[in-house]
Amino acid sequence: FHNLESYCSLNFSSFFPPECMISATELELLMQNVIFAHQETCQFRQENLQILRWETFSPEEMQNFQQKPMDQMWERCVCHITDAIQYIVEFAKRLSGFTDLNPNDQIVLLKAGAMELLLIRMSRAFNCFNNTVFFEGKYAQLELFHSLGCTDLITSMFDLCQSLCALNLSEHEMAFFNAITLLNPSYPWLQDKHKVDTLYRKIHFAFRHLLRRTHREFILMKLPEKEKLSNICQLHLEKLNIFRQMYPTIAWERFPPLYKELFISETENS
Ligand SMILES: N#Cc1cc2c(cc1C(F)(C(F)(F)F)C(F)(F)F)CC[C@H]1N(C(=O)[C@H]3CC[C@H](C(=O)O)CC3)CC[C@@]21S(=O)(=O)c1ccc(F)cc1
Repeated sequence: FHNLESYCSLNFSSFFPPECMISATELELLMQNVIFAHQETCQFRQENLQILRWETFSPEEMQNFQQKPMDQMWERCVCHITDAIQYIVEFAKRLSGFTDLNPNDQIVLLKAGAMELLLIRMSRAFNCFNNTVFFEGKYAQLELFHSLGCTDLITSMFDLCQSLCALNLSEHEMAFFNAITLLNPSYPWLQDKHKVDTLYRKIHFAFRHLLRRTHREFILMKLPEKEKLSNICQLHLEKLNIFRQMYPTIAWERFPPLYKELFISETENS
């Protein structure tokens, strides 16, 4: 009856133009693909983050971080963000259909979406009860990052994590939210927008199917809006530029190539 049920509860024609009709079996396979792509490419397992969630840094350890020079703290965080982004790239590559997209479009989607997916994944490593985030083995308060000199950016990241935690997203919902955030067909530089849009619609349809099955459709209206994520990403680029003006050679000499490729525009690279 499972197939029959999924046929009955799905009104294909209203949502799908012919080219992206999918069968109930294909729908199940697509759902599994998105969920496995997420589960296999998270840097930290949910259960380990849970076990450690009350392990916070001592005041001495906090002070030790706060007294690090700005460039040293930035360099450490940039290394963490670069590691985390490699997992995001792996997530994208495992999403069925992503590697079939135009190679240029794959880069455009990752350049635009990597930081957004990172912020969504960061909420998995966030303890909303004491406003701490997993960092270098324990959970850290916002103040620990003082020496980065971008407390407004970090505050908005923590606020985003709080709003995501309030939704109590399951790993499955997190997987789909990341997939639809990555496959955003409205990016201006896409060469084959239609192909991205078709894949986006299929995955969004599968997401709604999952939410319908679990009676969680309401979260669709409560997920953070696109501009909230992109505002934080914009602020990140501003803070990065300020840092680079203060330490012009660091970004060149000590930032990993992947970070530079994603966040430092080509014009400056030339
Ligand atoms: N350099 C850095 C930088 C690095 C990171 C973030 C932000 C910045 C900047 F916002 C900065 F520095 F200003 F705060 C920056 F630079 F981007 F602007 C947010 C995502 C974080 N992050 C994670 O939360 C991962 C995401 C994936 C997840 C998983 O897959 O399981 C594990 C946890 C990876 C990099 C990391 S971090 O851990 O260095 C970190 C840094 C500051 C902070 F307040 C909390 C965390």
